[in-house]
Amino acid sequence: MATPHISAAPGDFADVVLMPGDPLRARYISDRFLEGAREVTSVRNMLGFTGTFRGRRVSVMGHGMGVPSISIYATELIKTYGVRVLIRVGSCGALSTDVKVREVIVATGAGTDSNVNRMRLMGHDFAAVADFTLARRAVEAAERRNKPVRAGPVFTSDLFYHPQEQLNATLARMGVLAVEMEVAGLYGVAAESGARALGLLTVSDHIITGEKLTPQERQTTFDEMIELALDVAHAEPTP
Ligand SMILES: O=P(O)(O)O[C@H]1O[C@H](CO)[C@@H](O)[C@H]1O
Ligand SMILES: O=c1cc[nH]c(=O)[nH]1
Repeated sequence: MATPHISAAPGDFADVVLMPGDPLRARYISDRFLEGAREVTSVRNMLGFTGTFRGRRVSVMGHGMGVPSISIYATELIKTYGVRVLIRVGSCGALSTDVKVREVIVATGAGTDSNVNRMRLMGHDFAAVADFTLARRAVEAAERRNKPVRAGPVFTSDLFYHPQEQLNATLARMGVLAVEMEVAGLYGVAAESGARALGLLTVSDHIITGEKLTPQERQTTFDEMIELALDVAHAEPTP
């Protein structure tokens, strides 16, 4: 029952999957945070693993870069492997001077220049929002850890190198916290498939100030976001 892009066997994936863009990050998360994990797919080197976290079965799989890539993997995970909860764990660029590098953002909603959600909704705008229970759980878990997160809207762009020079300033003025490349697509796939999704993002760089995390800071902050995502996964009732 493999799909064109995933070679796992039936039952290989847990009902909850953490998804970083980079498949090597998926391996890192599996090695560092999961117990008894094994690789379940490696088509195109888009690695996926399943193990347990504090006794709860959890999977982690890379999703690549951009809306088309995450849309393929999320759709196949949901429709073929019965995945019910997808948590993107990615990086983003901050748009406002209020938002600092190292912060973790709970993406409560995502605007986009991608057309995919309009394709799903007869040309109309779709409210690409996080699953409320997952988002609230993430905020509460962060508060319990005494590492508060920022919750709010992000912008999902098809272009990393964007030609519209006014776009970032306009987004910032409208309260959009950061730019990245997948969340709006993930929320659209989840909505059309009856699954639930959440985007957690570490601010890796600042679009306005040019500040960037050092590799060491990137690792530390990334680990904090993963621990948060695993708290959210762990609290999900098992099917
Ligand atoms: O770090 P990840 O999760 O890949 O996320 C961000 O990094 C990539 C661009 O460098 C895009 O995928 C963007 O969304
Ligand atoms: O998509 C992304 C990710 C990180 N930083 C950016 O500027 N864009």
